[in-house]
Amino acid sequence: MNLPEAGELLAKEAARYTAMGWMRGSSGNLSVRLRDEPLRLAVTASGLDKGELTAADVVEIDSSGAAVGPGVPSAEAGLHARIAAVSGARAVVHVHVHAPVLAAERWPDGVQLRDMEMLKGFGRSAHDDLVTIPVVPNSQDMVVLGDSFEAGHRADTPALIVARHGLYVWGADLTQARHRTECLEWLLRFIMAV
Ligand SMILES: CSCCC(=O)C(=O)COP(=O)(O)O
Ligand SMILES: [Zn+2]
Repeated sequence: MNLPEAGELLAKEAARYTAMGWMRGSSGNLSVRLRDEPLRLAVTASGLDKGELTAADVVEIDSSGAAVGPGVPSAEAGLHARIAAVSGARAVVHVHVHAPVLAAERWPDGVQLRDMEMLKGFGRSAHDDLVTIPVVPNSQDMVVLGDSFEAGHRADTPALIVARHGLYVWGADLTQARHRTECLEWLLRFIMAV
């Protein structure tokens, strides 16, 4: 995939999340992998209304999250790059939804999910697994956040809650990452309600 193609996909996907109320204000950011060696991602540009992005509102970044082309990448580009490098993900989604942040307040050591059909949509079995979604403290330093993510990373759990901030979910492409995000948000809303 080249940068303009990635820009089209990211703008369309960001508009969809915004319509769901998951990218309020200028919150949230998305990335897709452009190249494996060396790692290159296309990430949404920083500070924009994510419901109004155009294909040009993306920035190519390297494995540290630094821009390798024009534009200002998301302030969280470094965490996208770290997640992609460690997990092998080809798409990373970051949304500011309420349920994960509330769940992290209640369970700061990790949010446990089990016996729920929707776990299948998150890539896990419905009844045999105990799934723990890692929670890490927020930081403005993406290396600190990346280290916290990597310390708790499990290949079968493609999500991370950043306390008092938001949710990261990843997958093989933007569609899989969105499906996982939608299912996980549903699960987290459920456990906060029961
Ligand atoms: C009001 S959102 C604060 C920044 C943030 O957490 C976010 O997700 C958006 O940052 P970006 O630099 O990607 O626009
Ligand atoms: Zn954020």
